[in-house]
Amino acid sequence: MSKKITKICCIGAGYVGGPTMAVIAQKCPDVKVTVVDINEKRIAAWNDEDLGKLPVYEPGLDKVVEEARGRNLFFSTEVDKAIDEAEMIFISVNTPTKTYGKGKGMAADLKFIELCARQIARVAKDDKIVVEKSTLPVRTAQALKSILHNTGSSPAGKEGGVQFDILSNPEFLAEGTAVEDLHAPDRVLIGGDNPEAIQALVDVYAHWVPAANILTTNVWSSELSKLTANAFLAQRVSSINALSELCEKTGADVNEVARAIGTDSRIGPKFLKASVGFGGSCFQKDILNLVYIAKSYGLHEVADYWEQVILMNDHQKRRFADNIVTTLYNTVSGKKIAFLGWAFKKDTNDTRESAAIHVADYLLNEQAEIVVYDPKVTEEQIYADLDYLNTRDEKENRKLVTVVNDPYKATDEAHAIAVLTEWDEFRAYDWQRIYDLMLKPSFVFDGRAVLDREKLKNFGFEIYIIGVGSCG
Ligand SMILES: NC(=O)c1ccc[n+]([C@@H]2O[C@H](COP(=O)([O-])OP(=O)(O)OC[C@H]3O[C@@H](n4cnc5c(N)ncnc54)[C@H](O)[C@@H]3O)[C@@H](O)[C@H]2O)c1
Ligand SMILES: O=c1ccn([C@@H]2O[C@H](COP(=O)(O)OP(=O)(O)O[C@H]3O[C@H](CO)[C@@H](O)[C@H](O)[C@H]3O)[C@@H](O)[C@H]2O)c(=O)[nH]1
Repeated sequence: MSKKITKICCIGAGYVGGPTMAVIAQKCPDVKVTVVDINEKRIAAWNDEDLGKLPVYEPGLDKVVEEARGRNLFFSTEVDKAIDEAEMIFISVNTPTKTYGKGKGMAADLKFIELCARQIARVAKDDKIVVEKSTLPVRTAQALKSILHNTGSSPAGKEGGVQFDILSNPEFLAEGTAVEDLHAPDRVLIGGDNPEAIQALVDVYAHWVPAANILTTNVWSSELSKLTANAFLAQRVSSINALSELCEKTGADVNEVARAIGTDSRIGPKFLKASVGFGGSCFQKDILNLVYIAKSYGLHEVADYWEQVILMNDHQKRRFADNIVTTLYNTVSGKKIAFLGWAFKKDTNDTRESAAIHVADYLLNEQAEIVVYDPKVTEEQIYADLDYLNTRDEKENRKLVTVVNDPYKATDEAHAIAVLTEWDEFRAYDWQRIYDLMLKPSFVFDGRAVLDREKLKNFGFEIYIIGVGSCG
């Protein structure tokens, strides 16, 4: 018989912790779910009466939070209290790429994970199931076990010591479709070595996920499967992007090629959309981590194979920006370029590793003036993204980049438009009006292949579409 879980705590109220726990609380009204974070502003936003102010924008999330918050879903900064109360603790903190020391630029930085483990060990007075929800390098559970079992007020080895079971339960949700993905996951993956602990977590998900979709494995397979899934997905994007360049040279259309190969049931149609490059907080970080792990085992060919996915992505962002400069008569100095979109994909306000940031940086180095419009990303975030690169000082970024809340303002007197995110609304704009507002010739560089080429050409635009080409 597995233990029935009645109280869950989740450390980390970010893009994963917030939506994941909101859905667990929605589907398991008999379980009290407390999501804790050290970021007071974030917790305050999760508790905001105005559901439009939740810190994570995801379609449908407001409804889920409205249903469960205050009933059995709580957001709090009282981390110790929530750990103490809970039988099951999810760790859903950030695991960014290391920016210092050994493994800099490649390995995952596990300092936040370790801090959580030490805090759990210090606070726990009774047995706990600790669940790795963050994406972690394979064999992290070993490190967690060692910290949990050797520190704290009643170490596990000692008489009366607290027992910790560690499970790996990676999250596969994609941003923009988080609620949909959580409601009907392709699979839930649970890795562990104690069948009772595994069953306790299976029982939580079984409230709404069919048994056939809940996979259980050993803990190492589970940890490695998460990195592998992201590597495979990103590889598909880099593969189609590599071919997008060949399409542009040969007169083929990458969208037609994608359709033609995607109808082969062995290949499948998903993740074959050519773009200005993949972004998001996960793909690059997780592949770099995989490369680092392979290298650390001396598997250099394996490491090189996966690293190529990142190199191709960097190339795609660079060549998109470079094409803008070349087309605008080899200089964008003092020219106004309107950016439509800043988020790394549509239907999210997340900008981490967005291709837009890198394209902007390239063009700013060429002294372009950029005006950004994104339906969900704030001005504060856009400047923070550029400042983080440290390419130029903050004053310069604010001088060269303007953020507006109206697409027509962004395109007014622009030399060119660059489409960096595939927001649906871009298609529905009054493109005749935009054409009239812009300087002539009016260039459009569509990095997401969302616009209607023939329609825009008829208005008079000079148009380039990724994987299709044109524009001189
Ligand atoms: N974003 C995604 O779509 C996604 C999907 C699947 C998996 N993941 C993985 O999930 C993990 C979390 O990602 P995220 O996007 O939610 O990150 P995030 O940065 O949005 O959220 C992490 C939160 O953890 C908090 N935190 C850090 N240390 C803490 C501590 N000691 N105590 C309390 N709170 C602490 C931070 O303040 C932050 O709010 C990462 O490992 C990521 O790779 C992310
Ligand atoms: O055909 C495609 C598909 C995606 N992308 C781009 O790839 C990036 C990532 O997209 P997506 O995977 O949809 O979003 P994420 O939220 O980053 O989700 C990925 O990363 C998460 C974090 O690990 C995983 O949980 C998800 O399963 C995995 O899809 C975005 O910039 C997309 O625009 C393309 O360019 N072409």
